[in-house]
Amino acid sequence: MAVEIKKDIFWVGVIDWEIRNFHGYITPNGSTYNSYLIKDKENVLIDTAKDYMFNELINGISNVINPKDIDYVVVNHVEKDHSGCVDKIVEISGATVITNEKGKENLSYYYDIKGWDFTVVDTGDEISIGKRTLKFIKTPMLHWPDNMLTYCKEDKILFSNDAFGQHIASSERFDYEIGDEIFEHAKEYFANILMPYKMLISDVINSVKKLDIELICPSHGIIWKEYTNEIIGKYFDWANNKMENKAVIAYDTMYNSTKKIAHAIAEGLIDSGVKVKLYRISETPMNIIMREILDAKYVLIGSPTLNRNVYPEVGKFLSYMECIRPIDKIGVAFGSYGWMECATEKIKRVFENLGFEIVDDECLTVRFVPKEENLKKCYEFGHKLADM
Ligand SMILES: Cc1cc2nc3c(=O)[nH]c(=O)nc-3n(C[C@H](O)[C@H](O)[C@H](O)COP(=O)(O)O)c2cc1C
Repeated sequence: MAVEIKKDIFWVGVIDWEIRNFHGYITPNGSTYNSYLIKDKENVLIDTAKDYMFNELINGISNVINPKDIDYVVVNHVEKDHSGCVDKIVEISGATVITNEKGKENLSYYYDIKGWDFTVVDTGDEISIGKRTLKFIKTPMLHWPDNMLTYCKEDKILFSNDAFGQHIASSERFDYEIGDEIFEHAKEYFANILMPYKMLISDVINSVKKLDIELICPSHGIIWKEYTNEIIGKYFDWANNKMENKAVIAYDTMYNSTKKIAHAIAEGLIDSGVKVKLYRISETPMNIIMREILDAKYVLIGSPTLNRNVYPEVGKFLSYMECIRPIDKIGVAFGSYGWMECATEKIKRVFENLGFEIVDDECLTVRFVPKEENLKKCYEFGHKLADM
């Protein structure tokens, strides 16, 4: 498929309708690997796709030019969802690979790059491709050391690779065709892919704000056209930890005692005006919970004690949250136990590692099944928490 997004500039990406797990990120809506083709004196392909979608990529390119006529292939990021077809493109066309120093180094771990032509670029470098000029901005560790952005000056297009992406497979190519719902997908993507590196994002956003932008073309999901300012603003807010008066309660349970505590605290918070999102961890993709944690003030994690530890699904979630590294949250650990409570200590250790402010209370650990009086105290704790 090829879609002309501006005169002589085409989306030639592929739609992966069926992918459901993207390195642990559950993708019920699938995803796309966006590749863009600029037809000019020199034909430039920007990013490719996963290797198993090579035929679809070649079909898209062939709708515009003969793939042999690609002069440059830009590798904005070496991860295989974008570089998976670079070797075959180089083989067919002999194209010169444009990437940065880290990109070249990392490509050498994936491919035998002997004989490949490279143009290695740094931030601020420009390459003329005929009527157009491409400018490059390195964005190291967003989210790999080799990430960069490519900006087409004349057409005011930012090819942003993973930045501003969303995991959604759709027949639509532009933001306005999907509507506001697209921001939730972008938020989930930010929370799970970029949050660990968010301290680096404000500088990038400031560089992006200096560019005159008509289109932001990410490597996953739809193209930003009508909502470019909004999504840049949201990235700025997310990177700067702008929070809502919101609590995320994520728990698991064997016999529903921890569930009762979770629901009692939730009611106390709700009655005090706090927005609550409550999830049973084993029933919810971790990426959804992280999406909500991104802009939440409170994070409450509940687990029964099982063999002197947390419930396994809770352990898995804690490990995930620890590496995604949300910051500046108020953390609450709770759970039911039988004879020696251990789960909440484990949860609090993770909160400590993340620098959360921990709020503790006797009511948060209940021996076996909570009684009415226990649940009343948990409800009141929700009120107290909301006043903090
Ligand atoms: C396999 C198993 C192991 C357990 N290990 C512990 C333990 O090490 N320490 C403890 O205090 N309680 C332990 N318990 C008791 C549970 O923590 C207790 O039943 C609790 O109320 C379960 O909460 P839930 O209803 O939210 O699952 C264990 C229970 C089971 C079934």
